Amino acid sequence: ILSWRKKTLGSDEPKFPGPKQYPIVGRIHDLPRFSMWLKFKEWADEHGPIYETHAMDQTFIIVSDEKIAEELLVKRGHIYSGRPQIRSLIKHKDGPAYSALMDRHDIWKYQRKWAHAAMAEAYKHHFYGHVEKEMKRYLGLLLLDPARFLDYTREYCGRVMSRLAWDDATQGKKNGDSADQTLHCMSVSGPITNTVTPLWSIPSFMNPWYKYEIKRESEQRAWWHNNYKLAKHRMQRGELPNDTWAYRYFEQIHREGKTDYEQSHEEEDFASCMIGFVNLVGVVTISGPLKFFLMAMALHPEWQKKAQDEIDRVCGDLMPTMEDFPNLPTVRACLKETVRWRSGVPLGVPHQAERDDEYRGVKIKKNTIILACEWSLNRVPEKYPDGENFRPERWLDPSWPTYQEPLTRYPNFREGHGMHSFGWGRRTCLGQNIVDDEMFVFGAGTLWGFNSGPKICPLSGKPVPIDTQATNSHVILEPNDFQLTFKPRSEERAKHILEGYQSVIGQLRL
Ligand code: HEM
Repeated sequence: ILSWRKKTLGSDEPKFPGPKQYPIVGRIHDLPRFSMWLKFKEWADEHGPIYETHAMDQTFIIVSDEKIAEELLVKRGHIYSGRPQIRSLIKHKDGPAYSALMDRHDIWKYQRKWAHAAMAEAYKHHFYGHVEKEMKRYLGLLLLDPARFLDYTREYCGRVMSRLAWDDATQGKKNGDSADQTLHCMSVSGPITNTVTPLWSIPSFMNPWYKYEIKRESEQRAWWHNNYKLAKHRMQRGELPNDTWAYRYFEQIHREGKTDYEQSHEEEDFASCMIGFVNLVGVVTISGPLKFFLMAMALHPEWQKKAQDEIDRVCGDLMPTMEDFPNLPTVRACLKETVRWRSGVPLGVPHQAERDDEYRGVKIKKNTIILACEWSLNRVPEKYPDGENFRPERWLDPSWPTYQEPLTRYPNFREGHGMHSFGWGRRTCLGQNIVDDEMFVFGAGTLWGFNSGPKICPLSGKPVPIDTQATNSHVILEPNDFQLTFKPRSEERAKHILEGYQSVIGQLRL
């Protein structure tokens, strides 16, 4: 208490504004574990675009202004690009398992550079048509069993990533489940040890959270390693397709002199974690926004209709592909608006100060956590008027501040306004290219094939209500389950969907 008094009351050093702090706990007692971003937005409205708060002995600086975030996290990226310790994960700052959560050291640099190059190469070929093939499968399943649209949506994302990683789309579902468990463990809404951190000090032999995490992580790594070894055996037999990330890695070690691909266990573990993690992070990051997109379309029939008219004009009876991208701005606007309206990463991913610094006359200590709160950034009224509502026209109509020309190019997820959704500076997201392709093909494809709407309750005859803010509150989140109906837009369209499904089914691993 004395040290707290000295630190907070006794000091006359300039400080950022912020909510009143209490001894020891700071402000942890009234920070909700679920939808924490709402509280951060509330405090931003009260204390301004940069404010300070504490939880136990950790200092947080919460930023809700793009310019300030850029000044700190981009221009001073050499200071603010560390990652904080997530209490219930083990040694994630060292690696090699989770590159997004490592500190900035050689392992992180190597993995980031490698993943960036692999992603860029795949993007040049628009992911070799795998996104469209998986979409044809998805539409077929949606036609046959529409009630399971949420499962199929996540599986679509998992299958695309597993195909690209190891040529094994059958791992897609497991990929989604594994990502979900990992995200649970790293979120404030997850194990209580992430908030009541001293509980983590319970000796390991009687610490249930520690035991759980050891088991979860070792199972996940064994699964990644197994997929890696299976891919390697196929490489050795000349059967692994050259459009996989595993192939790219094996070819590289072959060039470096490992002509028979022999590696030590540690070397294999390193590579399998690197490929496994990129593969894993690409599942719920996309499936969350896609589920919200389906929700938004069902709740906004006027936008559903506008986008469908556009698709019919451009694509007729052919399922949309990436070639239609320039001609479908309304579809892209609905997707872009979904990610603004219901962020998949509403708190942003925390950055940590790697050394002491000073900003606007205020001292910022090493290890301070900086959060650029995406939920608040998406509601800055000057940039996003009527921010609480779903308004795709903000990307299509020149009278809105976020409009950009030409519409054959904007809006998209790789450039232009709203790129703060993908983070900052040296830690910026590596997935923007695949997000752009995968979300576009999905959005255009579902609208091309189906009319959707809220489920009608058979007893009351009224739409079953949807809570658009109910989520699992993970760092990267998905909405809680909700119900929709999907009807093929015509018999003819249903026939085309089935034909598309049949045309790819022989080429997919099921
Ligand atoms: C709409 C979908 C997505 C959103 C909104 C998103 C957002 C983010 C954000 C906010 C960060 C943290 C950046 C920072 O710390 O400043 C991040 C990091 C990252 N993202 Fe994404 N992401 C998405 C999809 C993906 C996909 C599909 C992949 C991979 C296939 C991916 C791979 C990564 C990686 C590897 C990092 C860690 C970068 C690092 O720490 O060096 N993301 N993403």
